Amino acid sequence: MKIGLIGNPNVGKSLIFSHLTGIGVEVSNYPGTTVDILSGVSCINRLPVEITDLPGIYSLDGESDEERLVRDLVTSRSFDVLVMVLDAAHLERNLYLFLQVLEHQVPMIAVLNMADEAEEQGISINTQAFSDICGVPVLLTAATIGKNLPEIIPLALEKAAIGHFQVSYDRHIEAAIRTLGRLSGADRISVLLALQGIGTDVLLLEGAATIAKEIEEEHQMPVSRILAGNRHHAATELSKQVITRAPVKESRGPDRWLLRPFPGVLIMAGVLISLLLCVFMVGSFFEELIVEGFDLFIIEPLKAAGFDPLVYELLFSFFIAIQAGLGIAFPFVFTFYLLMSVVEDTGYMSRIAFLADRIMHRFGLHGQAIIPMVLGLGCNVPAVMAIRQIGTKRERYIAAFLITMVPCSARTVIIAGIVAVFVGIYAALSIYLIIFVLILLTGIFLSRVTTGSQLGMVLEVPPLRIPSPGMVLTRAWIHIREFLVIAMPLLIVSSVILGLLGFYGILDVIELYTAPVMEGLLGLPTFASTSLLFGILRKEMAFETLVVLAGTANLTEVMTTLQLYIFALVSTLFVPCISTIAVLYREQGLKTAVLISIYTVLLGLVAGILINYVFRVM
Ligand SMILES: Nc1nc2c(ncn2[C@@H]2O[C@H](COP(=O)(O)OP(=O)(O)OP(=O)(O)O)[C@@H](O)[C@H]2O)c(=O)[nH]1
Ligand SMILES: [Mg+2]
Repeated sequence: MKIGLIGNPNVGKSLIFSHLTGIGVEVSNYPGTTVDILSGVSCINRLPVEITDLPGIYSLDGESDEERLVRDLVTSRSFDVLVMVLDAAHLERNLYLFLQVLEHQVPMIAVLNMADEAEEQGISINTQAFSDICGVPVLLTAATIGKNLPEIIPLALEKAAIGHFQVSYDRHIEAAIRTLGRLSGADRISVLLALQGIGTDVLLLEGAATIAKEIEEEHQMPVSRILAGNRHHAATELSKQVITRAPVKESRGPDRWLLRPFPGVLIMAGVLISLLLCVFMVGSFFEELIVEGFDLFIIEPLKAAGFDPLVYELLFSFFIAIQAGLGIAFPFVFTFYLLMSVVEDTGYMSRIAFLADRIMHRFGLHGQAIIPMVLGLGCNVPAVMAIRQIGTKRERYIAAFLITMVPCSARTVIIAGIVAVFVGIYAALSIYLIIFVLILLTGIFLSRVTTGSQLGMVLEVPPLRIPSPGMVLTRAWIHIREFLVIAMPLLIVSSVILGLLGFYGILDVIELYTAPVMEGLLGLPTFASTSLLFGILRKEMAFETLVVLAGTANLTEVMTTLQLYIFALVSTLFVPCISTIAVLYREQGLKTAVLISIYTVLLGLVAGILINYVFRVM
């Protein structure tokens, strides 16, 4: 038995999915969180039911990758039952997709989620009338408080039905459906898709193309626009029959301030800077505590114990990796994700995207890349994956460049751990400023030199919500767990390898060859080149291995503050990490991945050399 969770973006599908399957997935308060398909099995009356969380889409006949993917799954009858999740607080907007799903004639139920928000906004929905009109069972839920969730699967298994409501299209379209249906035996939905050039039946497609051309000449607009208009009309009519709205108080609350350029941009800058300061301060407090404890109880006794040199090297590499990971990176990673998770859950992230969009436009940049870029602050990997949602190839290309420059949490660890701790908080903020300016310049440059079309953007701003502690912790935990189970073991292994390479003198060779650039141009100690290389594995490892190579967590013993600053700047800009390169390759192709890697290496080196030159000379 297979069930698919389908619906618009940001309606709560993933949250419902994790409730039903017990699988922790990313749930956040902005559209486009889910880009990959995830399935889980839940047992109902000892019967295994496979549930699939689909990416949110606005339409079933669009051309974005998500839309195509979901459409293919639906038309190929991959699911026995569709559970369509709708946002009860914005039902009319969601009915468009609902009517399309109905047309596919798959057994389904409608889950009207966010009942709590609808109620708060004085919206009440007559579920009985809704169900009677459409012919499918309707259930009202509120996923955040668990309301009615246990009823979803039983309802889907026992009562799912093929709806009987039909959008009545323009008479030319209805005539085409009849004619083509008669000639080819195709059903209503196949004809509708064929009229838009979608499908596999060549004969039907040919016939449909001829008729579509006539219709388009008659109406002076593409068939898809005619269909969309008819569906919107039907959605509005349907919503009038099932929704009653209590008179609302006209006040959009804090959004009056948050979404205006003034004072919105100031508030945004304030929020982002306080976020960073908080990460710097809380992180370095714990960092100091853990690092000192480690030095006192493990590193010092180890140095004093008098082991055989090779054994000592191995033990030392092992423990210093743990110190670097748990002591240095972890406090920052933890604080960062916790705070970020709070900001996300309130819905403020989307407001940042909205504002940034307006600023970007002024610079001739396009705003569609904004959501992925904001996501990139956490990790570039999902951000690059989210590029898929962007409309045109040109925009995707530009976004790929810009996203890989966005300082992710790992780079924040480097900036916080090296610059904020040893150089100063303002110096740390200045690195963000430099990166920000470089991103803007790169964006302006790319938007001038790349050709191709630019799409308009519809940015949905979800409602502000009080973050729920459970959700914030779960999401932060998903990222932190990833750090502990993937990054830590990697760090320990790399550290031991480094120790051995150092012990047998191999590092000296690498450092010998990179010395002219490292020492000569960047003014850095030669061992920094090894750290930069390890930083490609995971960004924060640049910092952690620096500690390993320096042999102490107190980096000022071996480097000057200028060197630390340059190192942090170069390693943040220098090449995306290997995982980001891998998804860039998967999503954008080899050429773009290579180009971005080379570009960022050059950018990092040039920026570092400039800073070195300017400060040495002055
Ligand atoms: N108030 C309220 N918020 C909800 C409810 N269900 C989900 N949310 C919130 O809505 C936001 C979106 O939830 P997701 O589960 O990520 O939505 P999705 O449909 O998977 O979104 P995409 O992956 O972008 O398609 C999150 O902030 C949830 O906490 C609900 O019933 N009531
Ligand atoms: Mg989702």
